[in-house]
Amino acid sequence: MSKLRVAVVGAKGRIGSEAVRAVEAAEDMELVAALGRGDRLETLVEAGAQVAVELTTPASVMGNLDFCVRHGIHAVVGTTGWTEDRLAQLGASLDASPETGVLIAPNFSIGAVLTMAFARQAARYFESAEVIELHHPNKADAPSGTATRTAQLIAAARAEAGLGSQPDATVTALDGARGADVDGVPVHSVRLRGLLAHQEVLLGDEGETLTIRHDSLHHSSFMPGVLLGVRRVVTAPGLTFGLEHFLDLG
Ligand SMILES: NC(=O)C1=CN([C@@H]2O[C@H](COP(=O)(O)OP(=O)(O)OC[C@H]3O[C@@H](n4cnc5c(N)ncnc54)[C@H](O)[C@@H]3O)[C@@H](O)[C@H]2O)C=CC1
Ligand SMILES: O=C(O)C1=N[C@H](C(=O)O)C[C@H](O)C1
Repeated sequence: MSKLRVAVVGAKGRIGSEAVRAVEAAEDMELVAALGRGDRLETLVEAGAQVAVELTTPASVMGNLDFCVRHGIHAVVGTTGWTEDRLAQLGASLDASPETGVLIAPNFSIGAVLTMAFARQAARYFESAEVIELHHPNKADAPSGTATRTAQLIAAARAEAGLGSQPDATVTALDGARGADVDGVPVHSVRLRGLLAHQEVLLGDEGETLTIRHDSLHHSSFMPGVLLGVRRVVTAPGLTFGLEHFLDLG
């Protein structure tokens, strides 16, 4: 069986360098290119890459994906910064290249994907819901892509269940004290030396609370998801948002 020809873009970064090692170690894959900042994207075509793993920055990701999609190279994307506008722009380029697949995974770790699924499931039963994400201090953006997605899923589940706005009588607060508002769900961001990537979803109702917590302790936690994404994206044309679509979550 021929091996999947895989490139990593952002290959010198924290997660990119881990992805390079994971692809090199995968028996069914061949690492054909490892691009850093300033490297020519044409290398992807010259190397015959079938799938590009995109792990760069919100400022770089759109240009890199535009190139991949125009050249029929499937992409597995972990980079954050996804807005409705950006998704629409990517959707338009995919319409012009209908056989190409792009997976955007706000989080590649199975525990984080399950946290999102559990939070979505639980949200309808609780009056209150808040998200706390905690990351290493070198992280460029806040809130994390995972926390934003989690809050959006909670908000959608609350709306579907007919829940209104959350109880909150606080009238005086220092700017930022109640976190960022993501579709009505407060999201709080902590940046702390010693941490990697962590999240708590707090749910509360009369007389009880439920806390769902996930901890990524090493970048290796993201690698099974990256490799699964690479294997699956080649047979999934169009845009897939969230690794859960490639997992049988029951
Ligand atoms: N979805 C997931 O499970 C995960 C997503 N991430 C996300 O991945 C992204 C990268 O995170 P880190 O590795 O921690 O950041 P990092 O700053 O360590 O790495 C980013 C790398 O991309 C390079 N880069 C920037 N523009 C480039 C371009 N145009 N072409 C090639 N390389 C380019 C930078 O020079 C740097 O080496 C962030 O958006 C982060 O939030 C990080 C971990 C897990
Ligand atoms: O920058 C990181 O480190 C991470 N970024 C992703 C995010 O913003 O959700 C995924 C994970 O939390 C690690």
